[in-house]
Amino acid sequence: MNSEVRLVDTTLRDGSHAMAHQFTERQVRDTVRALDDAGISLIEVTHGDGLGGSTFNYGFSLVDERDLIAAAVDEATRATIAVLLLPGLGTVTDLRAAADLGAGAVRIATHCTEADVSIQHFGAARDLGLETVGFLMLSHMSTPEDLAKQGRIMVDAGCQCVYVVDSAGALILEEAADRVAALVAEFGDEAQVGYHGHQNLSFGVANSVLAHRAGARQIDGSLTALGAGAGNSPTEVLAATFDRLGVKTGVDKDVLMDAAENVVKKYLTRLPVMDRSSIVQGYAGVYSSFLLHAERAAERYGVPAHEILYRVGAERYVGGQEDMIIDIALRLREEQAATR
Ligand SMILES: C[C@H](O)CC(=O)C(=O)O
Ligand SMILES: [Mn+2]
Repeated sequence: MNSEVRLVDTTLRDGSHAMAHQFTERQVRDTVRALDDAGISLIEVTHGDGLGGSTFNYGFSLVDERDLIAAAVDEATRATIAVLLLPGLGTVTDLRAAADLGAGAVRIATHCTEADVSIQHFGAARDLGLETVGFLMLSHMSTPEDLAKQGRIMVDAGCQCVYVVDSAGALILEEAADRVAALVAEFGDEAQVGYHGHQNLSFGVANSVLAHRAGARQIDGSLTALGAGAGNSPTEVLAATFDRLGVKTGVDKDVLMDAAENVVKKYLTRLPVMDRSSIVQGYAGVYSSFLLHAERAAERYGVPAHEILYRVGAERYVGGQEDMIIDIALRLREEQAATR
């Protein structure tokens, strides 16, 4: 087992879902400064759904993400600023703009069976000299073997680290470790493997430890768990846990705990929790960022959010199908009316 791991922070990207994409420049600056002081080497800053995500379907940002990326680059003294890109939503033009603003890394995310849509973007990213990371989202929907084949497509396209992304917080212990191990076996020394967890069933940190033991070299977290659904593995807990296990992270856990308490907790509008809706997301395998969409539809059409999410899981919806959550809410309302 490797005695080191790189902790990557996504408070200012996955946390954007929990903040309904309303981050201010001040909040971004304060958070980047704190993470940078703690020694986090890669900080992700983008709309929750990546470059170009500020739309009617996904939710409009309060501040243009390019201004937030520029502010983050300006504030960081040691850390590299990463952006997220979902091919089809974000474009190569958006990527060039982010690189011009000083972003040094891109994390390119696809559904776990669709890595081929990322090939062009990895090529462009390498041409721009960016560090490259691939995200295989909703990894629970694929077997370890199939996931490894998809990861291979990303690596051959120029990806330097492929993540098992547990977008639904659905993976439990060896389900996460087996997926990481399959990617590690496929890549050997050609590329690293990473793990991105969500807390819907509370396994984010435990899965991260097992992912590291299975060979993952990069692990994601968010301060105070700020992220979609019940949030991400808390960065400050990951730092303390790996420290206790004798695994070097190069970060200062106490500075991170201070950042969680005195920076993020001071501005967050919603502390992610394992409530009925987010537990259903983990149980039924639902994309974590659907939570606020389901809650809004529930409010508007008078049906329970967790019932919507159970249906979304049964229909196996994937990222990009946010508008179809409304169809489900309407159907549930009709069914309710028919039984009255
Ligand atoms: C766009 C998604 O929020 C990416 C991610 O963090 C996940 O799938 O989980
Ligand atoms: Mn996520």
